[in-house]
Amino acid sequence: MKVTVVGAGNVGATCADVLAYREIVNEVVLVDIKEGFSEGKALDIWQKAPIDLYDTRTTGSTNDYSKTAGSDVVVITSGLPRKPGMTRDDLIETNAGIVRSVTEQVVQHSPEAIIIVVSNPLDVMTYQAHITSRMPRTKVMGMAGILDTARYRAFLAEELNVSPKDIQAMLLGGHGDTMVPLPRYTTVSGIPVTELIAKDRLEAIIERTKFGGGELVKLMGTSAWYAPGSAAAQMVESIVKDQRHIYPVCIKLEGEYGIDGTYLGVPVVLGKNGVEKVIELQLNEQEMELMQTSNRHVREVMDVLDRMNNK
Ligand SMILES: NC(=O)C1=CN([C@@H]2O[C@H](COP(=O)(O)OP(=O)(O)OC[C@H]3O[C@@H](n4cnc5c(N)ncnc54)[C@H](O)[C@@H]3O)[C@@H](O)[C@H]2O)C=CC1
Ligand SMILES: O=C([O-])CC(=O)C(=O)O
Repeated sequence: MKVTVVGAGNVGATCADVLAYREIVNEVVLVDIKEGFSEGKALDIWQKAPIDLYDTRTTGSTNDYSKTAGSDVVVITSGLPRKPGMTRDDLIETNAGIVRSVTEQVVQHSPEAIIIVVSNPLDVMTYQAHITSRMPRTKVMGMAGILDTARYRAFLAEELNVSPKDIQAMLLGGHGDTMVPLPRYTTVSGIPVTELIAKDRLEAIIERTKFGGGELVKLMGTSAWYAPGSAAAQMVESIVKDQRHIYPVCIKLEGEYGIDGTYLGVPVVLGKNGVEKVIELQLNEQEMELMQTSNRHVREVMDVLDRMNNK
Protein backbone atom coordinates (compact mmCIF):
# COMPACT_ATOMS: atom_id res chain seq x y z
CA MET A 1 0.00 0.00 0.00
CA LYS A 2 1.26 3.44 -0.99
CA VAL A 3 0.16 6.71 0.53
CA THR A 4 1.04 10.25 -0.55
CA VAL A 5 0.90 13.10 1.93
CA VAL A 6 0.87 16.52 0.27
CA GLY A 7 2.28 19.27 2.49
CA ALA A 8 5.31 18.32 4.57
CA GLY A 9 4.62 20.92 7.25
CA ASN A 10 3.48 20.28 10.80
CA VAL A 11 0.38 18.18 10.08
CA GLY A 12 1.69 16.42 6.94
CA ALA A 13 5.00 15.37 8.46
CA THR A 14 3.27 14.14 11.63
CA CYS A 15 0.81 12.11 9.56
CA ALA A 16 3.67 10.60 7.50
CA ASP A 17 5.56 9.78 10.70
CA VAL A 18 2.56 7.97 12.23
CA LEU A 19 1.91 6.07 8.98
CA ALA A 20 5.56 4.98 9.01
CA TYR A 21 6.25 4.09 12.64
CA ARG A 22 2.95 2.28 13.03
CA GLU A 23 3.66 0.47 9.73
CA ILE A 24 0.18 1.31 8.47
CA VAL A 25 1.47 1.22 4.88
CA ASN A 26 4.60 0.05 3.02
CA GLU A 27 5.39 3.33 1.34
CA VAL A 28 4.86 7.01 2.12
CA VAL A 29 5.67 9.83 -0.33
CA LEU A 30 5.75 13.33 1.11
CA VAL A 31 5.28 16.21 -1.35
CA ASP A 32 5.85 19.91 -0.72
CA ILE A 33 6.30 23.00 -2.85
CA LYS A 34 9.27 24.21 -0.74
CA GLU A 35 12.52 23.03 -2.34
CA GLY A 36 14.10 20.14 -0.41
CA PHE A 37 11.64 20.38 2.51
CA SER A 38 9.76 17.12 1.93
CA GLU A 39 12.95 15.26 1.05
CA GLY A 40 14.47 16.39 4.35
CA LYS A 41 11.43 15.45 6.44
CA ALA A 42 11.15 12.06 4.70
CA LEU A 43 14.86 11.36 5.23
CA ASP A 44 14.57 12.23 8.91
CA ILE A 45 11.60 9.84 9.33
CA TRP A 46 13.50 7.11 7.43
CA GLN A 47 16.54 7.57 9.70
CA LYS A 48 14.28 6.95 12.72
CA ALA A 49 13.31 3.53 11.33
CA PRO A 50 16.28 1.60 12.82
CA ILE A 51 15.59 3.20 16.22
CA ASP A 52 11.83 2.70 16.34
CA LEU A 53 12.00 -0.55 14.34
CA TYR A 54 9.79 -0.10 11.29
CA ASP A 55 10.38 -0.63 7.59
CA THR A 56 7.89 1.70 5.90
CA ARG A 57 9.82 3.38 3.08
CA THR A 58 9.55 7.16 3.30
CA THR A 59 10.62 9.48 0.48
CA GLY A 60 10.10 13.13 -0.42
CA SER A 61 9.43 15.08 -3.59
CA THR A 62 9.53 18.79 -4.38
CA ASN A 63 6.37 19.11 -6.45
CA ASP A 64 7.16 16.13 -8.72
CA TYR A 65 3.91 14.17 -8.69
CA SER A 66 5.26 11.39 -10.91
CA LYS A 67 6.75 9.99 -7.68
CA THR A 68 3.27 9.76 -6.20
CA ALA A 69 1.89 7.67 -9.09
CA GLY A 70 -0.34 4.77 -8.13
CA SER A 71 -1.06 5.95 -4.59
CA ASP A 72 -3.92 4.16 -2.85
CA VAL A 73 -4.69 7.11 -0.58
CA VAL A 74 -3.63 10.77 -0.77
CA VAL A 75 -3.79 13.05 2.26
CA ILE A 76 -3.88 16.77 1.41
CA THR A 77 -2.48 18.99 4.16
CA SER A 78 -0.97 21.72 1.96
CA GLY A 79 -2.01 25.26 2.77
CA LEU A 80 -1.68 28.00 5.30
CA PRO A 81 -2.50 27.38 8.96
CA ARG A 82 -4.22 30.19 10.85
CA LYS A 83 -2.58 32.62 13.23
CA PRO A 84 -4.08 34.05 16.44
CA GLY A 85 -7.09 36.27 15.70
CA MET A 86 -7.98 34.45 12.46
CA THR A 87 -10.88 32.10 11.78
CA ARG A 88 -10.44 29.00 9.65
CA ASP A 89 -12.66 30.63 7.02
CA ASP A 90 -10.12 33.46 6.66
CA LEU A 91 -7.82 30.92 4.92
CA ILE A 92 -10.21 30.25 2.06
CA GLU A 93 -8.66 32.47 -0.56
CA THR A 94 -5.11 31.11 -0.36
CA ASN A 95 -5.95 27.53 0.44
CA ALA A 96 -8.63 27.03 -2.24
CA GLY A 97 -6.08 27.71 -4.98
CA ILE A 98 -3.57 25.38 -3.35
CA VAL A 99 -6.09 22.55 -2.85
CA ARG A 100 -7.35 22.94 -6.43
CA SER A 101 -3.91 22.72 -8.05
CA VAL A 102 -2.75 19.90 -5.76
CA THR A 103 -5.92 17.87 -6.45
CA GLU A 104 -5.48 18.26 -10.21
CA GLN A 105 -1.97 16.83 -10.00
CA VAL A 106 -2.92 14.08 -7.56
CA VAL A 107 -5.74 12.81 -9.80
CA GLN A 108 -3.55 12.92 -12.89
CA HIS A 109 -1.05 10.51 -11.34
CA SER A 110 -3.31 8.45 -9.04
CA PRO A 111 -6.77 8.39 -10.65
CA GLU A 112 -7.91 5.56 -8.35
CA ALA A 113 -6.75 7.14 -5.08
CA ILE A 114 -9.02 7.92 -2.17
CA ILE A 115 -8.49 11.55 -1.10
CA ILE A 116 -8.51 12.76 2.51
CA VAL A 117 -8.51 16.55 2.83
CA VAL A 118 -7.08 18.20 5.96
CA SER A 119 -6.49 21.80 4.79
CA ASN A 120 -8.80 24.48 6.21
CA PRO A 121 -11.51 25.64 6.07
CA LEU A 122 -12.01 21.88 6.12
CA ASP A 123 -15.56 21.33 4.87
CA VAL A 124 -15.17 23.79 2.02
CA MET A 125 -11.72 22.51 1.03
CA THR A 126 -13.27 19.03 0.83
CA TYR A 127 -15.85 20.55 -1.53
CA GLN A 128 -13.04 22.08 -3.60
CA ALA A 129 -11.16 18.77 -3.85
CA HIS A 130 -14.36 16.91 -4.72
CA ILE A 131 -15.38 19.18 -7.59
CA THR A 132 -11.82 19.36 -8.93
CA SER A 133 -11.29 15.59 -8.77
CA ARG A 134 -14.68 14.70 -10.32
CA MET A 135 -14.58 11.50 -8.29
CA PRO A 136 -17.52 9.86 -6.54
CA ARG A 137 -18.33 11.43 -3.15
CA THR A 138 -17.37 8.20 -1.39
CA LYS A 139 -13.73 8.72 -2.42
CA VAL A 140 -13.21 12.35 -1.39
CA MET A 141 -13.60 13.14 2.29
CA GLY A 142 -12.37 15.49 4.98
CA MET A 143 -10.70 14.87 8.33
CA ALA A 144 -12.08 16.83 11.27
CA GLY A 145 -14.50 14.72 13.30
CA ILE A 146 -11.89 12.29 14.63
CA LEU A 147 -9.89 15.27 15.89
CA ASP A 148 -12.88 17.07 17.36
CA THR A 149 -14.16 13.95 19.14
CA ALA A 150 -10.63 13.21 20.38
CA ARG A 151 -10.50 16.64 22.00
CA TYR A 152 -13.93 16.12 23.54
CA ARG A 153 -12.89 12.65 24.79
CA ALA A 154 -9.59 13.95 26.19
CA PHE A 155 -11.36 16.75 28.11
CA LEU A 156 -13.91 14.26 29.48
CA ALA A 157 -11.18 11.81 30.55
CA GLU A 158 -9.43 14.61 32.41
CA GLU A 159 -12.64 15.76 34.10
CA LEU A 160 -13.68 12.24 35.15
CA ASN A 161 -10.10 11.12 35.92
CA VAL A 162 -10.47 7.98 33.78
CA SER A 163 -8.63 6.54 30.80
CA PRO A 164 -9.29 8.36 27.52
CA LYS A 165 -9.45 4.88 25.95
CA ASP A 166 -12.78 4.28 27.71
CA ILE A 167 -14.54 7.30 26.23
CA GLN A 168 -16.61 6.84 23.08
CA ALA A 169 -18.26 9.77 21.39
CA MET A 170 -19.89 10.96 18.18
CA LEU A 171 -20.10 14.42 16.71
CA LEU A 172 -21.73 15.98 13.66
CA GLY A 173 -21.53 19.11 11.53
CA GLY A 174 -18.87 21.42 10.20
CA HIS A 175 -15.32 21.79 11.51
CA GLY A 176 -15.80 25.09 13.25
CA ASP A 177 -17.60 26.79 16.08
CA THR A 178 -20.92 25.31 14.87
CA MET A 179 -19.79 21.68 15.27
CA VAL A 180 -22.34 19.49 17.07
CA PRO A 181 -20.97 17.25 19.86
CA LEU A 182 -23.64 14.73 20.89
CA PRO A 183 -23.86 14.01 24.65
CA ARG A 184 -26.66 11.51 23.92
CA TYR A 185 -24.12 9.42 22.00
CA THR A 186 -21.25 9.78 24.51
CA THR A 187 -20.43 6.85 26.79
CA VAL A 188 -17.73 5.89 29.28
CA SER A 189 -17.22 2.13 29.12
CA GLY A 190 -20.85 1.81 28.10
CA ILE A 191 -22.17 4.16 30.79
CA PRO A 192 -24.02 7.23 29.42
CA VAL A 193 -21.79 10.22 30.19
CA THR A 194 -24.79 12.13 31.56
CA GLU A 195 -24.82 9.70 34.53
CA LEU A 196 -21.24 10.58 35.45
CA ILE A 197 -20.97 14.33 35.04
CA ALA A 198 -22.96 17.41 36.07
CA LYS A 199 -24.88 19.13 33.26
CA ASP A 200 -23.00 22.42 33.58
CA ARG A 201 -19.59 20.68 33.48
CA LEU A 202 -20.59 18.75 30.35
CA GLU A 203 -21.77 21.97 28.72
CA ALA A 204 -18.46 23.65 29.56
CA ILE A 205 -16.55 20.74 27.97
CA ILE A 206 -18.69 20.94 24.83
CA GLU A 207 -17.95 24.67 24.56
CA ARG A 208 -14.21 24.05 25.05
CA THR A 209 -14.33 21.38 22.33
CA LYS A 210 -15.97 23.75 19.85
CA PHE A 211 -13.12 26.20 20.29
CA GLY A 212 -10.43 23.50 20.80
CA GLY A 213 -8.51 24.46 17.66
CA GLY A 214 -8.51 28.14 18.61
CA GLU A 215 -7.26 27.34 22.12
CA LEU A 216 -4.14 25.79 20.62
CA VAL A 217 -3.65 28.59 18.05
CA LYS A 218 -3.67 31.08 20.91
CA LEU A 219 -1.11 29.06 22.88
CA MET A 220 1.27 28.28 20.00
CA GLY A 221 0.82 31.05 17.43
CA THR A 222 -0.05 28.40 14.82
CA SER A 223 -2.49 25.50 14.75
CA ALA A 224 -2.24 21.98 16.14
CA TRP A 225 -0.47 19.06 14.44
CA TYR A 226 0.05 15.98 16.66
CA ALA A 227 -3.63 15.07 17.06
CA PRO A 228 -4.57 16.19 13.52
CA GLY A 229 -1.72 14.17 11.96
CA SER A 230 -2.67 11.04 13.94
CA ALA A 231 -6.35 11.51 13.12
CA ALA A 232 -5.64 11.58 9.38
CA ALA A 233 -3.41 8.49 9.73
CA GLN A 234 -6.24 6.70 11.55
CA MET A 235 -8.55 7.33 8.58
CA VAL A 236 -5.87 6.00 6.22
CA GLU A 237 -5.54 2.87 8.36
CA SER A 238 -9.25 2.09 8.31
CA ILE A 239 -9.20 2.40 4.50
CA VAL A 240 -6.02 0.50 3.62
CA LYS A 241 -6.74 -2.31 6.10
CA ASP A 242 -10.47 -2.33 5.25
CA GLN A 243 -11.19 -2.09 8.98
CA ARG A 244 -14.67 -0.60 8.50
CA HIS A 245 -14.43 1.63 11.57
CA ILE A 246 -17.27 4.06 12.19
CA TYR A 247 -15.77 7.54 12.34
CA PRO A 248 -17.16 11.05 11.97
CA VAL A 249 -15.99 12.13 8.50
CA CYS A 250 -16.77 15.13 6.28
CA ILE A 251 -18.58 14.11 3.09
CA LYS A 252 -21.06 15.64 0.66
CA LEU A 253 -24.54 14.98 2.04
CA GLU A 254 -27.09 13.84 -0.52
CA GLY A 255 -30.35 13.94 1.40
CA GLU A 256 -29.06 12.46 4.65
CA TYR A 257 -30.18 14.46 7.70
CA GLY A 258 -32.52 16.31 5.32
CA ILE A 259 -29.51 18.14 3.80
CA ASP A 260 -28.56 18.11 0.15
CA GLY A 261 -25.24 19.23 -1.30
CA THR A 262 -23.46 20.52 1.83
CA TYR A 263 -20.17 18.99 3.01
CA LEU A 264 -20.55 18.14 6.69
CA GLY A 265 -19.23 15.69 9.26
CA VAL A 266 -21.40 12.61 9.83
CA PRO A 267 -20.72 9.08 11.05
CA VAL A 268 -19.60 6.80 8.23
CA VAL A 269 -18.20 3.31 7.80
CA LEU A 270 -14.66 3.70 6.43
CA GLY A 271 -13.29 0.80 4.40
CA LYS A 272 -11.34 -0.14 1.28
CA ASN A 273 -13.70 1.77 -1.05
CA GLY A 274 -13.61 4.90 1.10
CA VAL A 275 -16.96 5.80 2.63
CA GLU A 276 -18.77 2.46 2.54
CA LYS A 277 -21.91 3.78 4.23
CA VAL A 278 -23.27 7.02 5.68
CA ILE A 279 -25.01 6.44 9.00
CA GLU A 280 -28.10 8.51 9.70
CA LEU A 281 -28.78 9.02 13.40
CA GLN A 282 -32.27 9.75 14.66
CA LEU A 283 -31.66 13.27 15.95
CA ASN A 284 -33.96 15.01 18.39
CA GLU A 285 -35.31 18.48 17.65
CA GLN A 286 -32.50 20.34 19.43
CA GLU A 287 -29.75 18.29 17.73
CA MET A 288 -31.39 18.78 14.34
CA GLU A 289 -31.53 22.52 14.93
CA LEU A 290 -27.79 22.60 15.73
CA MET A 291 -27.08 20.54 12.60
CA GLN A 292 -29.08 23.02 10.51
CA THR A 293 -27.14 25.96 11.99
CA SER A 294 -23.91 24.21 11.03
CA ASN A 295 -25.33 23.47 7.57
CA ARG A 296 -26.20 27.14 7.03
CA HIS A 297 -22.72 28.27 8.06
CA VAL A 298 -20.84 25.81 5.82
CA ARG A 299 -23.24 26.59 2.95
CA GLU A 300 -22.37 30.30 3.21
CA VAL A 301 -18.65 29.57 2.95
CA MET A 302 -19.31 27.17 0.05
CA ASP A 303 -21.07 30.07 -1.69
CA VAL A 304 -17.96 32.21 -1.20
CA LEU A 305 -15.91 29.47 -2.87
CA ASP A 306 -18.40 29.23 -5.76
CA ARG A 307 -18.09 32.98 -6.34
CA MET A 308 -14.27 32.73 -6.26
CA ASN A 309 -14.24 29.80 -8.70
CA ASN A 310 -16.66 31.52 -11.10
CA LYS A 311 -14.68 34.77 -11.28
N1 LIG B 1 -8.84 19.50 9.40
C1 LIG B 1 -8.28 19.73 10.57
O1 LIG B 1 -8.78 19.28 11.58
C2 LIG B 1 -7.00 20.49 10.65
C3 LIG B 1 -6.58 21.25 9.59
N2 LIG B 1 -5.40 21.92 9.64
C4 LIG B 1 -5.02 22.65 8.43
O2 LIG B 1 -3.99 21.92 7.75
C5 LIG B 1 -3.23 22.82 6.97
C6 LIG B 1 -1.73 22.58 7.23
O3 LIG B 1 -1.40 22.96 8.54
P1 LIG B 1 0.14 22.87 9.03
O4 LIG B 1 0.73 21.58 8.61
O5 LIG B 1 0.15 23.25 10.45
O6 LIG B 1 0.80 24.04 8.17
P2 LIG B 1 2.34 24.18 7.74
O7 LIG B 1 2.54 25.58 7.31
O8 LIG B 1 3.22 23.62 8.81
O9 LIG B 1 2.45 23.20 6.48
C7 LIG B 1 1.80 23.45 5.27
C8 LIG B 1 2.74 23.02 4.17
O10 LIG B 1 2.05 23.13 2.92
C9 LIG B 1 3.04 23.44 1.95
N3 LIG B 1 2.42 23.93 0.72
C10 LIG B 1 1.86 25.14 0.47
N4 LIG B 1 1.43 25.20 -0.82
C11 LIG B 1 1.68 24.00 -1.38
C12 LIG B 1 1.45 23.43 -2.65
N5 LIG B 1 0.85 24.12 -3.63
N6 LIG B 1 1.86 22.16 -2.87
C13 LIG B 1 2.48 21.45 -1.90
N7 LIG B 1 2.72 21.94 -0.67
C14 LIG B 1 2.32 23.18 -0.40
C15 LIG B 1 3.91 24.48 2.65
O11 LIG B 1 5.16 24.63 2.01
C16 LIG B 1 4.01 23.89 4.04
O12 LIG B 1 5.17 23.09 4.20
C17 LIG B 1 -3.72 24.22 7.33
O13 LIG B 1 -4.61 24.67 6.35
C18 LIG B 1 -4.42 24.01 8.64
O14 LIG B 1 -5.40 24.99 8.90
C19 LIG B 1 -4.59 21.88 10.72
C20 LIG B 1 -4.96 21.15 11.81
C21 LIG B 1 -6.21 20.45 11.89
O1 LIG C 1 -7.66 25.42 14.53
C1 LIG C 1 -7.14 25.36 13.41
O2 LIG C 1 -6.98 26.32 12.64
C2 LIG C 1 -6.64 24.03 12.93
C3 LIG C 1 -7.72 23.07 13.13
O3 LIG C 1 -8.62 22.96 12.31
C4 LIG C 1 -7.83 22.43 14.44
O4 LIG C 1 -6.83 22.28 15.14
O5 LIG C 1 -8.95 22.05 14.78
